[in-house]
Amino acid sequence: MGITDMQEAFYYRECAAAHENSPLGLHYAMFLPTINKQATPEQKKKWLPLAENYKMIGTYAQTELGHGTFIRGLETTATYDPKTKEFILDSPTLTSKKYWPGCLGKTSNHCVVMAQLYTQGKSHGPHMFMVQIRSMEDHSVLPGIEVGVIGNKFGYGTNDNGFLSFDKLRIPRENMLMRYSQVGRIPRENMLMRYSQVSRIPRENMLMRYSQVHEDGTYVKPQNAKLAYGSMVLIRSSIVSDAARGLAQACVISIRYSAVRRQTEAYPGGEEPQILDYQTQQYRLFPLLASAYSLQLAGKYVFNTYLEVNDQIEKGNLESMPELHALSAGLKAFSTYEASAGIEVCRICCGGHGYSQASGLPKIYVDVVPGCTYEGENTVMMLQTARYLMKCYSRAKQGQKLPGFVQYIGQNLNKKSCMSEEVALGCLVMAYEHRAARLVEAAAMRMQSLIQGGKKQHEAWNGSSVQLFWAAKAHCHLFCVKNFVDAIQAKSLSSKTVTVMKSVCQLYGVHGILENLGEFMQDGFFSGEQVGYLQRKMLALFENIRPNAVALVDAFDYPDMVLGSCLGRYDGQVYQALYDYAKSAPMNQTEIHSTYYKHLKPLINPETTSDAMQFAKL
Ligand SMILES: CC/C=C\C/C=C\C/C=C\C/C=C\C/C=C\CCCC(=O)SCCNC(=O)CCNC(=O)[C@H](O)C(C)(C)COP(=O)(O)OP(=O)(O)OC[C@H]1O[C@@H](n2cnc3c(N)ncnc32)[C@H](O)[C@@H]1OP(=O)(O)O
Ligand SMILES: Cc1cc2nc3c(=O)[nH]c(=O)nc-3n(C[C@H](O)[C@H](O)[C@H](O)COP(=O)(O)OP(=O)(O)OC[C@H]3O[C@@H](n4cnc5c(N)ncnc54)[C@H](O)[C@@H]3O)c2cc1C
Repeated sequence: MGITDMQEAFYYRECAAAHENSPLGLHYAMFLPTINKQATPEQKKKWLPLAENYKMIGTYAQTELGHGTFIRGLETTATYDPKTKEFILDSPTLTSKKYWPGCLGKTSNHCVVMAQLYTQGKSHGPHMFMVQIRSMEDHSVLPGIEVGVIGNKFGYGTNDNGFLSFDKLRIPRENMLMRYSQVGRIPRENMLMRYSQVSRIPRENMLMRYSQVHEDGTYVKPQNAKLAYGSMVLIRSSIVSDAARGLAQACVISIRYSAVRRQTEAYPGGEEPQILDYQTQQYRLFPLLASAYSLQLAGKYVFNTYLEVNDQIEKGNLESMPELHALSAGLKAFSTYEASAGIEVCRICCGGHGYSQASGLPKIYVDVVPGCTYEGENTVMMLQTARYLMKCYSRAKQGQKLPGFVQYIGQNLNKKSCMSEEVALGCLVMAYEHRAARLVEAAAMRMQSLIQGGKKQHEAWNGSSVQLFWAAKAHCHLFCVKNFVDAIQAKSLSSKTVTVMKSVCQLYGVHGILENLGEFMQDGFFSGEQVGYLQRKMLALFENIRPNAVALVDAFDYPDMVLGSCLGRYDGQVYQALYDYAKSAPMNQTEIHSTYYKHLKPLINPETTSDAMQFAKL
């Protein structure tokens, strides 16, 4: 393609083969970024040109049969042999076989492998290693390696997710990705090169980060063990926009179709209205349209935050790592939950045609929904965010100032909503802040009471994890609402655009409250009268958005080729497209299907069935 910018290349591929999940997807999304972020300058100089020119095609092999979430529980081992200055990779158990990595079964000839590092008889936890698995001559599997595909999945049919195991495979010491931690002496030129790369960090950081080691395999600790998790943070930060894209495309298809589809006479003898005029259709689709806009803004924010924080990390300043981890983990979970559920509602809103592959919706769904699992199972990710929120809560209670977006934590909860008939954006934000602050405090109180009752820390954690999940979800929801409101209020949009987008933003906030009313009303923050304001405002917003609904989805500007949908075509020629799709079905290429002769004819006309068929019946 010749496109150098990673994101532009991603969008090009999305246009060229939307939701096809390329067999090179992991090469681009994780193999290249891992070399970029986890390899030393020396290693990058050696591997990047090869990988960027497809002379190395790779994937990210971390998950095993027995472990995906708990990285520290991975069983693949990499044991350093100081005599030969090699690592010995081994899959000691059945459950240690790598299982799930995309593009692994048949496509990749290399992979970055996450394995437990052992040196001088001691384990140092999970580290990344570059491993060649197939010959560059004939793609045959190399000795000491077993690799293959894992078989049919729920979707992702074009991706050869695979399994991989090692039988005491030896790789050179230089194949451990050593940007942040090392085994064996660091060549002087690396030190200088790294110094020039991080020349702005104080000398003591250099020593702490790059202290000398002996060739006997003494291990150099990284500044933070979680630096090795960096590639996952990158993808989590990218998945938010990916989920938003899927939901937006589903909204385009279902709302355009709802403007074309007419069904049921509105009154006896009357004409059949567009189904988009049914209030129940608006109730299901318009909040999803609002959510698509909200998640797109959230995706931009979190990816830009990733770029900023990663820039700091590469200069040795790890201060914002915890906040980035909490934000990316929580928003990855929140966005994929919201988008997956929303795409399914869009499909159902299209009736029978929504169930056809011709709608394009099943393909979008099976492309987005695994995002609830991969790159960190959503519940686990939400609990990681909750872990950060608990720390923020205790700091707030000690009177410490909290960073940026978590300043709402620890606020005075003894207040009521300012909500009026107008439903001001500021009152919406206040409601979400109050709900999140209250749920964070409730989870913290729950943990405290369990510990005071004699439970150990891990027992109190598990005994509070439902409330911790609620708190994290409320935190992410607040982020999306506030980020949307800030964008509306900051944007220098034309007055007409602001009016329309303000209604969309208001609907996102109002609908979110009404769909989670218990959490907003549990402490009497809202009165019954104020809930009435919200219900009436929601119905009024449906009417307000209806005239611009098609324009709002057109604004996403997805070409028909990307949508791949007979229902969501820009020209609205749905029925002709469906009929053409049916006619082109492979089974329609012959008038009588070959199975008639073998299975139906003997039933229908046994007397005329040929002797062979009679014989077959015996
Ligand atoms: C430029 C972009 C170009 C292209 C990309 C474009 C689009 C991408 C869009 C879509 C995706 C497309 C293709 C990809 C398709 C599929 C990819 C799927 C690949 C995979 O699935 S790879 C495998 C993913 N696996 C996981 O994510 C495993 C999840 N588990 C974990 O992360 C960890 O086990 C854990 C965090 C759950 C627990 O880790 P731990 O046990 O080591 O830590 P603790 O719980 O004890 O916490 C200790 C401490 O550490 C902090 N912490 C944890 N993780 C991080 C982190 N990543 N960064 C910073 N800090 C971290 C934690 O907060 C704790 O801190 P505390 O202070 O002690 O509280
Ligand atoms: C389409 C697809 C592509 C993938 N691509 C790759 C890839 O390229 N490379 C790769 O390495 N991996 C890949 N994976 C694997 C993926 O990263 C893992 O499946 C994911 O990390 C979840 O881990 P798991 O499967 O072990 O689930 P588990 O962790 O076993 O989750 C099962 C259940 O246990 C719960 N649970 C687990 N731990 C906890 C906890 N501490 N607290 C509360 N509940 C918990 C979870 O919430 C979940 O409900 C892919 C997976 C899929 C589906």
